[in-house]
Amino acid sequence: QFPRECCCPSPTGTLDDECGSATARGQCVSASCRQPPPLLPSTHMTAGTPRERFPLQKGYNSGRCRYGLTGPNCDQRISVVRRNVMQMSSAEKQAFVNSLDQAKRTVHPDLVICTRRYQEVYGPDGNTPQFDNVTIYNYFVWTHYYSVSKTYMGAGQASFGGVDFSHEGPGFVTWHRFHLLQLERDMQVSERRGFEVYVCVREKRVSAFDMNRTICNNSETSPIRRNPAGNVERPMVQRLPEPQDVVDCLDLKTFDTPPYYSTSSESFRNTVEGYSAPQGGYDPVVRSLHNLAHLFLNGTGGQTHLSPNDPIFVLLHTFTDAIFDEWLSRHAPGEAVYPEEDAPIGHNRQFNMVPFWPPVTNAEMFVTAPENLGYTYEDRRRGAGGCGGVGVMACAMRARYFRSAEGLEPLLGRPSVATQTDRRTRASLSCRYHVSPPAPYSLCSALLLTRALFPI
Ligand SMILES: O=C(O)c1cc2cc(O)c(O)cc2[nH]1
Repeated sequence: QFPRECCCPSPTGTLDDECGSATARGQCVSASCRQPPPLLPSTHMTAGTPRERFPLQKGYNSGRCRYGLTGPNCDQRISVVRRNVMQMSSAEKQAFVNSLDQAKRTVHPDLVICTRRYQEVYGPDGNTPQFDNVTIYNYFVWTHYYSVSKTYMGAGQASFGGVDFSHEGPGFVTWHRFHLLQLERDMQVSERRGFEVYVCVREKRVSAFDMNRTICNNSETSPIRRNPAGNVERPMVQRLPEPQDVVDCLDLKTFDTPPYYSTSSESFRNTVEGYSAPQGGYDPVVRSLHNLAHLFLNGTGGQTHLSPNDPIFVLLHTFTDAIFDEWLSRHAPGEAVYPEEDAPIGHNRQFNMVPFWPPVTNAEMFVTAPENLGYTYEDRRRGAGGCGGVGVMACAMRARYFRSAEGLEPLLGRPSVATQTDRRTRASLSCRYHVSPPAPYSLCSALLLTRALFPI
């Protein structure tokens, strides 16, 4: 993704103040805002799509404060509460659903996405940047897609698929933490400032976003699919995690263990991600916690390149982030050490996450949220205990999320008659659970509310 303006914008919206240079807040790092910056020489990571260190080439948008801070000088602390949806009124839940819907229809104010590979990004004449608008929610989808997809290494070369930049490594929790923060902030900003809304997306608001194309063409026609508990070929993913699994994973003392991958054992990260048993032992056939919830959905939400299209993703990952934050508060400082360079590229402490703007490292997100990132979870704020020490939020989740399929109606919506019939009678259940009008996003209305209720 690239800033809509080729350099960074003015925080005050005035001319001659790019990056807030008038107040010494920042400055452009590219030679000129009007000229495309030179392409980097092709190296193993910069060929094709610029990945790992990509954001540094383009500069830093200092128009926004760091997370957790606000004000003209970015020196006022924010205190945002992520609500427990189970404790919200119908009107509050509807407000959340409406906000997501708005994000699905609102053009991203600051960013555009690149529609061509790196070498072709300035178009056939070298002067026509190949960028497209994207809506706020579709940008959220796109960044996840981009982070899991292979890196194009240049014409005639095999693409590099050895690393998933947001999964199967220490960066799993930190990457998704930033991913959510970014969506929240984009939603807050757009609500305050009011941006252009795409009518064509309004008509197709719950369909899946095809990352290759613009939002207003035929690509956004496929529906979101769910078939919860319906994968009969894989009985292990026909259930959801148990509340005790959350309790167990929080007991793991070490954040991550070599080889810092999906094969790590006794690793909190690999356990909450769901490649280990909840007690920490790696077993190749096991799927637990986060992974199990994805796979349980058995549809759009179960495929890494598509999953954020299903808005339930926001809720699942908010809960995962809450577990991560609980772990940090219990184990840091001490056991909580973010891996250095021995972790895979994109997952270690030094390098920027892929593919974010502005550049941010995983280590920057490896901090307790209330003190450093300006948000907390409703139940933690109240100091409520219970649920094996996981907190009230997890209590609510265990009632509604880590439970049997029968208890999931508020989370998953009411299955269609066809789905219920098919579940009893047929082995093949795919493509059955459509999120379709007239209730866009309503299927997620009964889980954890992620949208912050405070302005930035
Ligand atoms: O197979 C898994 O363990 C698995 C599937 C899946 C889908 C998804 O969207 C994720 O974010 C993770 C994930 N893991």
